Amino acid sequence: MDLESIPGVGAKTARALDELDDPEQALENGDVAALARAPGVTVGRAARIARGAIRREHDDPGGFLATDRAREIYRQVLSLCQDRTVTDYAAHRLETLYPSPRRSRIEEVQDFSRRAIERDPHPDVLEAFEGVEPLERPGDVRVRDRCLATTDAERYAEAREAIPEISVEIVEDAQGLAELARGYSTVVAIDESFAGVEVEGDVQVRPDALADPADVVPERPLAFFARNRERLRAAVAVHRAVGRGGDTDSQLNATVDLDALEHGLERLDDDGTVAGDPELDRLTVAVDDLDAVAGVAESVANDRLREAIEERDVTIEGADLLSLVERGAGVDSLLSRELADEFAAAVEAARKHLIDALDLDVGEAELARHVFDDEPTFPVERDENATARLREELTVARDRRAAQLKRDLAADLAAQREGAHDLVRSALELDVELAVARFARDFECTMPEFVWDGDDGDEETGFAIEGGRSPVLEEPLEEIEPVDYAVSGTTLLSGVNSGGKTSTLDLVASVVVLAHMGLPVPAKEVRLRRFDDVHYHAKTQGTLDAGAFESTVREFADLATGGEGSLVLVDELESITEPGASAKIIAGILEALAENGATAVFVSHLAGEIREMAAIDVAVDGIEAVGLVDGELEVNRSPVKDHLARSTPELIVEKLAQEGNAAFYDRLLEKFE
Ligand SMILES: Nc1ncnc2c1ncn2[C@@H]1O[C@H](COP(=O)(O)OP(=O)(O)OP(=O)(O)O)[C@@H](O)[C@H]1O
Repeated sequence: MDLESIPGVGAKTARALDELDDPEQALENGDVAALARAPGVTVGRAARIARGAIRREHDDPGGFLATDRAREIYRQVLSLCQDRTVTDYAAHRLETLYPSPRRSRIEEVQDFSRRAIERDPHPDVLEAFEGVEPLERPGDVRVRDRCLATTDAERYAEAREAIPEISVEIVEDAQGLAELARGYSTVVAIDESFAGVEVEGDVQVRPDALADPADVVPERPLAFFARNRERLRAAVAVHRAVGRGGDTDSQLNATVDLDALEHGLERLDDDGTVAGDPELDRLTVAVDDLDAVAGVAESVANDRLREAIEERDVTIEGADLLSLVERGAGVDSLLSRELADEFAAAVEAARKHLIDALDLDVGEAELARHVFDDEPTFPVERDENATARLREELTVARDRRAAQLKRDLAADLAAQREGAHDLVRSALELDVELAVARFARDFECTMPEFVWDGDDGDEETGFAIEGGRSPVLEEPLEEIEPVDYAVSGTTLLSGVNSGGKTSTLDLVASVVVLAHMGLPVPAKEVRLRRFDDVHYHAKTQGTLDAGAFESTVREFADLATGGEGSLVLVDELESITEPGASAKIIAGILEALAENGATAVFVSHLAGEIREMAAIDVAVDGIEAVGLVDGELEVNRSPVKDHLARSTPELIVEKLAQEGNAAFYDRLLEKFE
């Protein structure tokens, strides 16, 4: 794949992405976490790259969110979904969802959403997500107790390439192998020519070794599982929690044997060694403790002997003493003569202590016996050569056992390796789905119905929302009154102060943006056309200076030329300049947009004036105060079609008229008509 053909990916980023194991796969899966592992690529950038790849696939021109406020609404609704993820992965993955004008993209995400909202976000499953993270590559493995041996320079290069974890040595002949065997616990000879050669030590002739590196270095696959042990366990927990939910639709189809994987992981230590094998533990402890235990065994013998000597009166005839002294014999020979039994018992006790404390088997015990010599000496001391032999025997047995266990475990886990990737990926994807499911539940969403270009009624459809509740309002859901609002073509939206005009625009923008992301929308029912872009202009605070006014008007000039397929939402544009001028400008913009076939809602307090200025028949909807209750406005939040809402001042004057001085207030009221 030509990575540079992705919008926003230049030569430098393409090179960085090329360093990934499988950049195509990462892009295809929208795997932001994997893309962010490319050198110098941040998570935010990775999300943009993934979106770029999607855009390319769907031939999407981009630019759907045409204004700052539209982008703000997108970030807000996206955050509401992201707040409902447990893993960072899922939060980043959601960044690849963006509003697109392309039907193919919308329908693709809609398929995902329909599946997602059927899922049950069970608390057990959510809890199990803690600790699930994308799998990581283990660091470099280096194994020092084994080497490969060959006589051939070409094989040497091949071996270094195939199994970089261990040394490769060049030897001349079998003699060379024997020398290597003294330095390494295992030597693997990879030349055919060594077949049948008998060499002392653990020398294996395996011409096929390079074809199966994991058998020579089981540390390699084990390092992968050890590095990812906790992540895999967490992913297993997610799958089990989903399984317990009993919701068969929610079963995750990962091709992995959970029991086998879990059992394998239990046997693995963080450092890639095999845990929980009593024999390996015994040998490891024996090697580690040999010196200390031999020291204690010496003391055992010497204490006994000292006691025996102290208790004994040794009688020796003068002639014997003389003969001993003349021979230069020491006290040792006295010991052997006078305390032979006690000495034998003391040495036996030392041997027993050594064998028992190190828990040696029969063969090892035989070697251990030589650590304490039968020849009487005092104090009793271990024989260093015999101790070294015992240590070597134990070390070889330990390493062999460890290697065998690693090979067995690596073979057991090998079958789970591919599945392990699936397992984690499907757990992480489930977090993405459940976030969407929870968003849909929390905001009582529904899937919107698109009227596609060419469908019946596409000409006259803008958007029609029933029972919509703006997800960006601060109030808790139950305090938000559902709003019905449908617009096709251009319209003005009038209404009392604080009646909910801005919130209505926010609702329309949120629904349209979510729908074009392919996500469920916060309403009872929504029907809408496919839009090319959303231009949402928020209310400007205060009057704009001449420069800002000029640039705003210029934006509308752009809109007026390219508005077909656009949704234009504008909040109190009149605040940018004096009311008289505003009404004229808004009227002109509305005329142009209507000509272009755009869908537009302009919130304005000058609806009446604008309508008068406009050369066309401009529709006016109104958010109406139903009346004043205890001095407070009671509002019908759903705009009434073709209705210029009375203003708040008018309502207040009406209220005052009922209280007295009717003549004056009626005069004022007449002005409102
Ligand atoms: N559908 C609704 N349900 C409950 N409360 C709402 C709803 N819509 C708006 N409100 C409440 O009314 C307040 C004012 O709404 P909003 O700012 O949208 O009114 P507005 O008509 O644009 O006001 P203004 O004319 O002053 O610009 C909101 O902050 C919110 O508390």
